Amino acid sequence: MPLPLPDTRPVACDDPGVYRTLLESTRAIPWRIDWASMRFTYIGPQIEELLGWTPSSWLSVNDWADRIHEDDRQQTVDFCVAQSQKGVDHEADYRALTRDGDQVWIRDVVHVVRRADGSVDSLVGFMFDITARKQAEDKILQLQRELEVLSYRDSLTGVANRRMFDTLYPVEWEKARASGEPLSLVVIDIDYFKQYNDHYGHVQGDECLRRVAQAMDAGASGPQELCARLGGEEFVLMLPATDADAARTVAERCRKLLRQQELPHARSGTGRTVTVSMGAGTIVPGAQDDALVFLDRIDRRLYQAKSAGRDRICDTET
Ligand SMILES: Nc1nc2c(ncn2[C@@H]2O[C@H](COP(=O)(O)OP(=O)(O)OP(=O)(O)O)[C@@H](O)[C@H]2O)c(=O)[nH]1
Repeated sequence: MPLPLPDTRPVACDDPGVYRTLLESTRAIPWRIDWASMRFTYIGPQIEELLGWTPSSWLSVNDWADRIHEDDRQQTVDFCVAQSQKGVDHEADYRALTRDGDQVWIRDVVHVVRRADGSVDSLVGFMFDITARKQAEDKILQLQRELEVLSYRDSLTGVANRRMFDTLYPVEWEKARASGEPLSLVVIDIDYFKQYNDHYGHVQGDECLRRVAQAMDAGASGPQELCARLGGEEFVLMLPATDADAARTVAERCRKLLRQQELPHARSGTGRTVTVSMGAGTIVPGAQDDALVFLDRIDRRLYQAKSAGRDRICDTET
């Protein structure tokens, strides 16, 4: 007959002191509120280390509410009261005020204790210090925002990139269609840039791209205007609520700003400095018009400007 094995299951502990020791040695801060009187009947002594307020200073729920950051207070109190009244367990994140004026992010996890008849007897819960987690989350959000901005910037020149143009062009197109206002595009290409690279080298070529981008960006600096690098040595200006005359003025301003830079180009076929060719056009989009067809038309005008001798703007079909 096999010998009976010893029973190693833990026995229930009937010493309340053990539970108290356990509760008061955790990093989470336990508390209890009597629902009828809205008064604290217990709060763990750890609260003093975290917030600086002694356990005996936590008398009623008003003490709790007063120690919530004012921007979080109303929402937190309203939410917790509503959930408690419904008898629903809940969690709330809020900034608690420390005694010396600092703030700590708290996650309060609340259990609603109900009597046999369903009425609320008390609330018990744990406060967790989640400051480090919140700071990490904030940092991640900030990095995400920075990344978002960077992902719409051309890393070489600092102006908007093709992705930004591709995102905003359909939006501006629809706005122009809805408002009946003219939308203008100017597509820009540096003249004899291959020869520039061949003569001055790629690093200098990159610097030239930056300087051209700066001039174009400065020339189209209105609040709604966008200068984007489409790729290679090609740029686009998107000019919402701009008619053909105003678009030509912007394009001429960009060329003037570039001329003022006097970037030497010993191998240019147009002169001794870097120049650009431009195709420009304006449209009030109708129901039948297509944004990509219009862009293509402006691109063809750019190549007309190239074949007509470069260093010029072409804004009509020839
Ligand atoms: N340095 C540099 N060069 C680039 C970059 N992207 C494209 N290019 C160069 O731009 C030149 C474009 O040459 P082409 O398309 O032949 O045009 P082009 O020499 O400007 O001649 P036209 O447009 O006809 O006046 C090529 O030599 C590419 O290598 C870049 O990011 N940096």
